[in-house]
Amino acid sequence: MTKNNPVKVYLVTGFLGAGKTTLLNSLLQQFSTLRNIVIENEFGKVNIDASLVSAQVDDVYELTSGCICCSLDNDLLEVLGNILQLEDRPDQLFIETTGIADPGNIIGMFSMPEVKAHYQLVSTICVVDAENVEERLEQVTEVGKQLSCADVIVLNKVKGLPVPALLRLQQLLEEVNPLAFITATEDGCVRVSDMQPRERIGRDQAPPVASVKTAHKINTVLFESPHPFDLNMLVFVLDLHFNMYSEQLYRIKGYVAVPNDPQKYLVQSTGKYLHILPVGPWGDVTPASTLVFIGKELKTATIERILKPAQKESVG
Ligand SMILES: Nc1nc2c(ncn2[C@@H]2O[C@H](COP(=O)(O)OP(=O)(O)OP(=O)(O)O)[C@@H](O)[C@H]2O)c(=O)[nH]1
Repeated sequence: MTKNNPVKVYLVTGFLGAGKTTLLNSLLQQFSTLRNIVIENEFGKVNIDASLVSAQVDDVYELTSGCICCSLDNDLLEVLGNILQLEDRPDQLFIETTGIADPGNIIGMFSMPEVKAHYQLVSTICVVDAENVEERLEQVTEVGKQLSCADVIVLNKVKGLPVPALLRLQQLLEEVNPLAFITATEDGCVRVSDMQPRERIGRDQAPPVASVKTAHKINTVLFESPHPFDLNMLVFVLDLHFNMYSEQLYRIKGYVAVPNDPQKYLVQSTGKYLHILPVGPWGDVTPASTLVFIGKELKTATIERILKPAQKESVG
């Protein structure tokens, strides 16, 4: 690839044994004409997964010193820097996290200007095991975070699952993350075209479920308002509350209007990093701010209270 093109990044998350490496191999086979690099993060000194990654990959970097969502700023940044020094830069980078990683920090890192200049995070894919996802969601906080942060959820190991059970699981996953595209599969066999994020916020799309509570305490709150936002204040209140309630608030995504500005601003947060970017004019649509919050036992009234200081009276 040319030195100027950003490297496309796919982040593969999911609980232990869900089928991350299996899915990765399926994707790598489909991308065999491109130059692909894999970063495998695994606990322990010996990285078993690295040896299981398909031969179709150009290089595998192994990170075994800990979970990159925790030691991230050092280890992962160093590897990302090393990749840029390669004579033949890759077209694509696949990162497989450990089964208990909280992907929010890793996703946020790709919005840092120095990283974003060279890497484009295309999609965050969360693989779940149909046999135990419900239990894991109940028992392991990180599974809820992995699902909440995903652009695509792959419900793996569905062979033999009765159709009603499959439909129920799909509905459960949709309730946990109404922003994600969900696909069911066996042996991680997915189509590359299904691994791209889809726009699911907006009036022409199916709206996210408003304040739905699953049996697993993770819920979605949909905030809609005709009023625009003061961006500085919005950054302040969201940063403050994400820091204060990091164990409860997993993800924010949506669009806001700004007074006297024809641009639509995309708001995204998956943990440590919040980013707000202009993404073009509203066009014919009347500006209206729409934000989706995913987390544990979120309350609509609390979200409204948090956002109130950042709201302006009317669209300028
Ligand atoms: N029956 C069945 N087994 C599968 C499927 N997908 C993966 N497996 C098996 O499940 C086990 C775990 O798969 P991996 O792809 O290694 O899962 P992983 O998420 O990378 O695992 P960790 O790296 O340990 O977290 C392996 O034995 C796979 O062969 C599937 O769809 N059906």
